[in-house]
Amino acid sequence: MKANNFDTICAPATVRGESAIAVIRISGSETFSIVSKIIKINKDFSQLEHKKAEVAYLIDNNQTVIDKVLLTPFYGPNSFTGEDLIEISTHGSPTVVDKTIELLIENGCRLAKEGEFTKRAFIHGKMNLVEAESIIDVIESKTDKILSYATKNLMGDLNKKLSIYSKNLMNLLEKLNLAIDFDEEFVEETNWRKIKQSIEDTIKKIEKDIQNSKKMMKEKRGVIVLLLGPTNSGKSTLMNTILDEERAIVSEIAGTTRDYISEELVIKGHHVRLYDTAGLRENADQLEKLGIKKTRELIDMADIAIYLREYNTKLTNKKVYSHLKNDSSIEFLEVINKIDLYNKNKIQYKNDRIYISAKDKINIDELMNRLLNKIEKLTSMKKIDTIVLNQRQLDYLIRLKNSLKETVKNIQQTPFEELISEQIQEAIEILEIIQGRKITEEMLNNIFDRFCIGK
Ligand SMILES: Nc1nc2c(c(=O)[nH]1)N(C=O)[C@@H](CNc1ccc(C(=O)N[C@@H](CCC(=O)O)C(=O)O)cc1)CN2
Ligand SMILES: Nc1nc2c(ncn2[C@@H]2O[C@H](COP(=O)(O)OP(=O)(O)OP(=O)(O)O)[C@@H](O)[C@H]2O)c(=O)[nH]1
Ligand SMILES: [Mg+2]
Repeated sequence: MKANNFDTICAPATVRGESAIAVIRISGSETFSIVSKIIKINKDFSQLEHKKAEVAYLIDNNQTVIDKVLLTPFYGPNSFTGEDLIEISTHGSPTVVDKTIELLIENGCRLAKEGEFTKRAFIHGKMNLVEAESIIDVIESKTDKILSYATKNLMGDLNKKLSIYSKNLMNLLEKLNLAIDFDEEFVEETNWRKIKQSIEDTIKKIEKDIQNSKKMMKEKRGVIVLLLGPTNSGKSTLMNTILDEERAIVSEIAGTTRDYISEELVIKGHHVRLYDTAGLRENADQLEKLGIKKTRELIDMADIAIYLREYNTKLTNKKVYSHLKNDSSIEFLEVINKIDLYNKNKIQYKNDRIYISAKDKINIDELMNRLLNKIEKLTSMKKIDTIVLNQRQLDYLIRLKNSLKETVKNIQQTPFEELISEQIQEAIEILEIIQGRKITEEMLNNIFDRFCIGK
């Protein structure tokens, strides 16, 4: 690691805007000397107590007071980053915060990069990588459920789980290496059946982890729900009804929605991204065609499709309709709209369809219940478990599963101690990458780039 990677850094820790207070953090070896230049305090600056907040005055280069602040010193290694660190709580004024950052930089600080405080905490051994990554998940959690899983990981549960997998594999490795190192006379013959069984047990657990993780990643990103169907069927009206606000433009002109719009909402504790799309029709103009092309792209990433059409109309765009109905990766809801225009008793109801009026808000509760059932089907887990919550960890978990499956195959076909030992070693290394014990600078940067500045 180059020395300049440990410059003294500063950044606002709170969001920009008028508020009661704002917190600025400074971390690195020069923290105390830099902060002493912009602070007036009734005490000996070098004698400040660890973690004891003190009232102080922020001053500029002309000794003019900028703000009355609270200052909390942390002496390394007993700080969040493991370095000397000071937190300055100013009044929540963007002007004061900007001025303070400016002064800190003039006196030798550098503005922190994304996630740099947490990255330093990791590098200095204050937390492991899985814990560091879970901090992003805590910050970004949109629902209670995601927050509870993220917090579990922050508290170290995921790391414990991964360590158990690691330990099991290491036990096997030890046995195999004994057989390799000593003559057959001294050690028992390798019990391949037992080794295979043990790996298969681990694979089963990892497969469950992957399945659960995929569900929760859906929830984290927001379950993608599309409103699809022919032009003028009332998709934008339904979008507004669900959101309970006039978000999308509605008109009697077919082809009103050109580009899709999306909104995030929480439905009974589930994070959902709802998309209103350009209506599908054949004789669309140039601009509308672009919108329809985008609609098709959305279909590729959709979790749930609500196909909306008017009652008493023929099914158009049959291709899209049957694709949605038959694609097993998309949950499908067929909804018939504008029933307010018809006599209730004369409507011929079909079981697999939901009959609504988006405009007069008829049967919207039923639609929402059916939607909720679909969402729960996609995201529910049998029991509360510890799960991987980000794509990087999930990718490696899938690699781990594949690698172990390969090992099982080899045990069946070519059970040689050397070969199997090497493969188990490989699996252990994958776990080490997940846990950040074996990781390159570039991988680290990719991880911490996802943080915000000041975290
Ligand atoms: N004001 C403030 N609030 C915060 C944070 C922070 O950095 N500052 N945190 C930031 O994410 C979270 C809390 N996590 C923290 C974790 C460790 C330490 C810390 O200073 N640990 C030292 C000191 C221990 C001691 O002396 O008692 C250590 O572990 O050595 C601080 C906050 C959320 N709230
Ligand atoms: N009577 C009645 N009219 C409705 C209902 N829902 C929508 N409409 C009307 O149907 C017309 C089209 O509605 P939109 O919501 O713009 O339809 P859309 O599916 O978004 O249309 P495009 O964006 O062009 O694809 C408007 O005049 C709406 O007021 C309904 O439940 N009943
Ligand atoms: Mg529309």
